[in-house]
Amino acid sequence: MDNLANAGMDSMRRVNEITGKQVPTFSIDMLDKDALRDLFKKHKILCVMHFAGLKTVEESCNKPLLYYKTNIGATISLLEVMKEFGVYNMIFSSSAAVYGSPTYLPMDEKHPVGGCTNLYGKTKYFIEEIIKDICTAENQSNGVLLRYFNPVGAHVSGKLGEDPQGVPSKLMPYVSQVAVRRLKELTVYGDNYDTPDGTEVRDYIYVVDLAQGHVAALKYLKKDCGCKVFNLGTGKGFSVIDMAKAFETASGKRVPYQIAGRREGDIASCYADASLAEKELGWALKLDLAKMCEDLWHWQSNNPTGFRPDS
Ligand SMILES: CC(=O)N[C@H]1[C@@H](OP(=O)(O)OP(=O)(O)OC[C@H]2O[C@@H](n3ccc(=O)[nH]c3=O)[C@H](O)[C@@H]2O)O[C@H](CO)[C@H](O)[C@@H]1O
Repeated sequence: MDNLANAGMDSMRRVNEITGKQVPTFSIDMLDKDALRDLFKKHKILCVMHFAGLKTVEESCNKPLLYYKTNIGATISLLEVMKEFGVYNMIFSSSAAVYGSPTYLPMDEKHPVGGCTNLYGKTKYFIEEIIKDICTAENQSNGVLLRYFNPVGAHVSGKLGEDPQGVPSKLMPYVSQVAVRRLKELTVYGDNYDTPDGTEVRDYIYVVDLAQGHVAALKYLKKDCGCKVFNLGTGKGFSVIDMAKAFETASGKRVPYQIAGRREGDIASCYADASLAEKELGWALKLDLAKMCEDLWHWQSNNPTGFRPDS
């Protein structure tokens, strides 16, 4: 939990720097209920936005106990403490991974869930079920479950971006590190899928649009909504090669790649029908693929070695 807490602390410090505001920031182990209680005692909390969790697909399959304990154990502690303090509203960062292999595309919220292809996705699915059950059993409880597709990009200031520890497992941090010459070339996991160019297709959503989805969800929660689920995606699918090319255009740098075998647990295509969020949350996408690549490059070129100058 240390790394997780520190990463969160670093991010919040940077948010405070950029915005000039002072969002109170605490390092807290979510399994430590006394630390959580202190936080709830100190502040009048009306709603919890729950982002905390481990999120590497491959690691999740190798370390099931760590993922169950961190993601699910911490959520249960948090929900228990919320209840003790009479806090009944939660916005949860869930994932398209709860859908598993699509039976139809684009996927709307009615698409079957639970057939997850990896353990990370399973933890998100189980947490969704826990929150749904609480909302069913307790009238005053409300939950908004936001199923993220693939968040990409960085803050427009170039000061806040994704800085994975070690070699990135996610596509776009990897691509941007190749462009900045920190990594040699991209490995594309498979080019023989049933997709237009044979490489996998995903729905990449600009991280600032994603953040706005949470603001919209917060306003929506005031309406005593019970438990509601929304996809946050763009409805458009882009392949791995599309993304590498779009990043080359935005950065003016080459992104060389080699084709390798398929990655375990991956699926060919995944993209959202996000019309429900538009209709009910009043949420609208503002930024496109070119802009997400531009802002990611702005951050990566300003921070070629991330936030750790000696790494
Ligand atoms: C299907 C699924 O579980 N999706 C979840 C997973 O996204 P993904 O596994 O879709 O995200 P990713 O960034 O790891 O991969 C995106 C695409 O790039 C490909 N790729 C990635 C890295 C690389 O070095 N080379 C390469 O070719 C990969 O095969 C995939 O087609 O995790 C995310 C967490 O942030 C979200 O929760 C997604 O919902």
